[in-house]
Amino acid sequence: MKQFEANFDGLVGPTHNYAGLSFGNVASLNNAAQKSNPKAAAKQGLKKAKALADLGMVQGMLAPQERPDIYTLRRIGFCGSDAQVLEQAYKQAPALLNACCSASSMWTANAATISPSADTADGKLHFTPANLVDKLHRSIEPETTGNILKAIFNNEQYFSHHQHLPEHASFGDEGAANHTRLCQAYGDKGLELFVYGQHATNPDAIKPKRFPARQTLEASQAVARLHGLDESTTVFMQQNPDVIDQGVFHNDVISVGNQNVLFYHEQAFLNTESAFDEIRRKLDGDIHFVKVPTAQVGILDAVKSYLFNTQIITLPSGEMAIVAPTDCQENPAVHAYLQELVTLGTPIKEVKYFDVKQSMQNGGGPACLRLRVAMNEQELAAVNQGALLTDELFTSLNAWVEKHYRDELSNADLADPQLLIESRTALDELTQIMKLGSVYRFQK
Ligand SMILES: N=C(N)NCCC[C@H](NC(=O)CCC(=O)O)C(=O)O
Repeated sequence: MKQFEANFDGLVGPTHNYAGLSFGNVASLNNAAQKSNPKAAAKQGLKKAKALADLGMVQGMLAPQERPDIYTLRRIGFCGSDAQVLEQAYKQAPALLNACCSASSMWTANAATISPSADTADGKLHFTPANLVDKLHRSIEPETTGNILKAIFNNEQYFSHHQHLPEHASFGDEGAANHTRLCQAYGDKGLELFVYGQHATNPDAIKPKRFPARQTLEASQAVARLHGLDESTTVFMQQNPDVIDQGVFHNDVISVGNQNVLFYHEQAFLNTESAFDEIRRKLDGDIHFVKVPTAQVGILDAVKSYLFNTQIITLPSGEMAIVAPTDCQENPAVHAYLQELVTLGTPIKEVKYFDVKQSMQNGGGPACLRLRVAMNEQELAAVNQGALLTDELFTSLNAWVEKHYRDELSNADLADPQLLIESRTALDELTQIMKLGSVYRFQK
């Protein structure tokens, strides 16, 4: 049976804006209060997704969330009509309004952790939405994320959906951004590598001093238990706290894997050698650890360019390509490294650049924008086909963006009641285009 890895990209929502909401994420803080362009952001994302589909990759889309989140604003005491709720929040607590307007669900690497059927005890594909408790604006995503995933992977014979982990800092979970699956062929039993930032229950354990470690070991272990993963093919590894303190807020900002390749920065992890030995022991067959030395690319350049927030994909020819943001081309050290990388004799033979600057300005590169789902043919056939990116869906989604999205959004615009109406109208139409049914609260 044919096996492959599909990418489900997050469609950028109509309220995409820069609000400086993510302490520890340098781009988010540096671009706070810039004007955004939601229309350009959505089109950039769609263009990248379509290019991968055109390369022969299986490509899906995940719908954005309903924002402004009027329900959360009401839950924290704002009342009256929807317009009054927005106005009061804007006047009394603008930071809370910003949190309830973020289009952050576009970064679907944080939507969930996924274990393919070859790895799990019951032979089903498992999904656990990430609780994203470290950031207020992201902590309001998991319920709708779960609804969207259930609407797309809607077949109990193949797919098992779990509730997100308890909403407490002990279980801080950032989904696939802190999880990599290594394997030989996609359909083989793989090794699931969880990279955490701190131990929640051991106050003496080493952790970052300046910025938060969003993922805990306890959360990673809980996800591994829920998914029925085998201890003999699971590895937990700690991220280097010093790099978290330099802006590496997720592991996918400093390493990325695909099949039997782990591309990583020299300073990415703690106790690298012992963890790599464990990986060698637990993964059948060869493994290529492709190390980027600090002497060639420093941490600041890696964070600025998002060299590691790239997607490594296996093309239908069997060769691997690296999908990088154009920011990597613009950074001399990183560009020089990438030119050399394809000559080093690793499985990575090609670099493809994409402009995703609207997302990059909030700290989201190509890899943040996608959720990977390794599947076989039968499982793919069981997926809601309305979510798969065909030529037709691409055309419809571009026309939908053109019709509903603004080309400029400032912080003050977030209180505009018309933006709420526009967003709901757009999302209602989107659920029809993608055949999702009623996944949003305003539709219930
Ligand atoms: N690395 C991965 N997988 N994802 C990137 C997520 C970026 C996101 N930025 C934001 O949420 C910024 C929102 C703002 O400031 O307006 C975050 O920090 O959670």
